[in-house]
Amino acid sequence: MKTALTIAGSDSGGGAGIQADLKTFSAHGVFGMSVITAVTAQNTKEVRGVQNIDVDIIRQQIEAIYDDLPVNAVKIGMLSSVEIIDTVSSSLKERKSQPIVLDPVMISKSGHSLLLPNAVKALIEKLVPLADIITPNVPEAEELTGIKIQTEEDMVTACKKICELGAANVLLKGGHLEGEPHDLFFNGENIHWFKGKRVHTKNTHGTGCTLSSAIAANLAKENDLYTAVKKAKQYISMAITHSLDIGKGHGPTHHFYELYQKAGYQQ
Ligand SMILES: Nc1ncnc2c1ncn2[C@@H]1O[C@H](COP(=O)(O)OP(=O)(O)O)[C@@H](O)[C@H]1O
Ligand SMILES: Cc1ncc(COP(=O)(O)O)c(N)n1
Repeated sequence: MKTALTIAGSDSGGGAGIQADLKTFSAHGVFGMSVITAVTAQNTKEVRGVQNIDVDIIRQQIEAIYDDLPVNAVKIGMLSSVEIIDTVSSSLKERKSQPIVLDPVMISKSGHSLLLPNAVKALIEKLVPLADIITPNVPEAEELTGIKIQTEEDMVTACKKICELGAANVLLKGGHLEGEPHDLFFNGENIHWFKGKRVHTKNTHGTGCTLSSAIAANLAKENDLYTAVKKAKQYISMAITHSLDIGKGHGPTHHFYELYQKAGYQQ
């Protein structure tokens, strides 16, 4: 069985973070492992509190996994401080052999900051060069590049700038723009649009986490990067189509394997 590791924050509400990642791995038939970087007290409406995990135990979690278990792909999510970014980057650098998907989580859908403002520079310098692909949403790409993104042309300009920062590949997600949710893939040379159809729902908590961990799961299963993104886009479209109307805020995506089999999702 193939395996994937998520290095991210815990969402007590179960819709985003580590919980969404592990559900996504399972739905892909991939064995999931986790390194928890922060515990959030969170539900579909709000983030009430964040406790960062001590960097020593973050390092120990990574070492405990790599000293014993195979890791076929890694997904990185919420790393909120410079110290945590430094720790994860240096631990992974010693071990890197498998593909890394970086979701540069900055703000929750409910509007809470999940990355300290002074940590953006560390993320660019220490994590972007390690990653095989980075998956920012529009506000995150604006923060990384300083470019205001309002149109698809702006997305192309921002993607190119993110590659200049050292990213090998970029998937700039278009969910935050008006109109259909098209995502732009740029490999440093060519662009490709992964087109979506907007599902009119407020239940989009954890969509970015789900997409990035679906890419990691598909990479763990030895798909090439383009195919892994294509399948992940198919998966997230379905997970939003069947998202759950639970909680009073943004409900979570849906991860049940049988549902996807019925809908014809090709793993
Ligand atoms: N309402 C929607 N209907 C269909 N796909 C969507 C919708 N909202 C977002 N997506 C897709 O979900 C994925 C996550 O996108 P986005 O919401 O932009 O990121 P994030 O969750 O990081 O803010 C992208 O592939 C995006 O195109
Ligand atoms: C622990 C954690 N990681 C990531 C997100 C982002 O997800 P979203 O943008 O859907 O709120 C989150 N809310 N919580």
